[in-house]
Amino acid sequence: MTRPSERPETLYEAVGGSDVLRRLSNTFYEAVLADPLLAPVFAGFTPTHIEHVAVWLAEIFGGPVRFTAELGGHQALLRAHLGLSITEEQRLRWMELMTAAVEKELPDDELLRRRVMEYFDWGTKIAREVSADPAGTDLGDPGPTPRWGWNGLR
Ligand code: HEM
Repeated sequence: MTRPSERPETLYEAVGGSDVLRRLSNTFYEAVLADPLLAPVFAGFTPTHIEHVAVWLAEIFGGPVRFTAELGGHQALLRAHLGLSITEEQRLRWMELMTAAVEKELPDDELLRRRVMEYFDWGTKIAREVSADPAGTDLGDPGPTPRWGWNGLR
């Protein structure tokens, strides 16, 4: 399947670019920090987190490759989750809060929202898997930052 007609080539363009991803990240973490199940996981939260997640999402969705160029790339992203021992209950709450943030901040395009949520489902499963290993675990070379498009993982 190719890109659906009358839509931009990348999900990055379709969501409306970096400003929209920053708003998405901001809305999401406001909810996370107010959530009794997730707030303790994010005890070490700093405001830069919001920007870093927006930069990661921009790259994943086919926008600027700044996370790789400036923030340590795929390996740094995985390493950030080591030792967190994320439970399935926490992962599902994360998804629930992200669904609400997507509904608030992203364009009203059902296919776009579905593709974005499919990425989050995939990504949170990996985050959970990695989080079972202790901090400092050598992850080897995870390869380049993945890309997620209209057909899922590219
Ligand atoms: C697709 C899913 C996910 C993405 C894209 C993502 C993205 C990120 C990024 C970019 C960072 C680094 C932030 C920075 O440099 O400040 C990070 C750190 C972190 N993530 Fe995630 N994450 C995901 C899933 C999860 C889940 C499911 C949880 C827990 C329920 C989680 C908990 C954390 C925590 C606690 C940190 C901070 C670790 C530290 O203290 O440095 N993440 N995440």
